[in-house]
Amino acid sequence: MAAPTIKVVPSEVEVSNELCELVITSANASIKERGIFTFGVSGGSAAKFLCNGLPQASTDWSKWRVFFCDERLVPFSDPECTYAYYKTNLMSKVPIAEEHFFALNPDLSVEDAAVDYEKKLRTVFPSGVPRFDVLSLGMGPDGHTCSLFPGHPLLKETEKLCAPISDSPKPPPQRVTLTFPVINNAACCVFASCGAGKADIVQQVLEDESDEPLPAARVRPANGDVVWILDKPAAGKLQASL
Ligand SMILES: O=C1O[C@H](COP(=O)(O)O)[C@@H](O)[C@H](O)[C@H]1O
Repeated sequence: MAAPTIKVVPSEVEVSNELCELVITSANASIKERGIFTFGVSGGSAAKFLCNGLPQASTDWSKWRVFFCDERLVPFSDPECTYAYYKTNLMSKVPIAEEHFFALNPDLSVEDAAVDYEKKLRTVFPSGVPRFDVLSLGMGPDGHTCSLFPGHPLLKETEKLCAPISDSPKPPPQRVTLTFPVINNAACCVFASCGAGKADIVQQVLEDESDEPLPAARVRPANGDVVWILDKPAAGKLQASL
């Protein structure tokens, strides 16, 4: 298991540029090698970073298959809906087919929505544990990633590929998330974090060797890479950046 690669760049714009460049380079390499690019996207600031740069990508969008690392179980019309954000800020700007951007069904119960989403995953990854080419991850100020929160029993999930959560400490409470077996089977997990408000948690995740690691610190693909793209304020408390 390789140690995380940490890239520190001056500003948020450059974080977005680095992230998009990594994704596009990986997409075009995967498409060349295997004719498909499998990609997991997150909400929050990561969505903003991706939507700033991806619309300009030179790539074969028909080969992209995009899933959510996590999604909130809210109607498409709700401002908290991550799918709606991507629809407005990415899908409307690039020629990606709607059926290749896999939305959560908000009309189901959270348990059924997770089962349904796992079936959608199986249309692209028919067997075994899915191996995504890239998962674009965010990290909250408590160290959560996807909808995997500190101390939550879902950190120990080993059977499900997608799990429901109905007691998310960050609203909205109902969500569906990829689980660690899937996350840690990816070829590349890339975090992008900005701002001084993330400096403490970035330091904890990257430099603390706790017996009970925070969720973001548990992202360590067995046969893949972890990349952290940080702006200077977010990296401000890392020993390595001093
Ligand atoms: O609720 C969520 O939060 C995390 C972190 O968001 P950020 O805005 O602090 O970067 C995000 O990665 C996740 O997808 C989302 O559902």
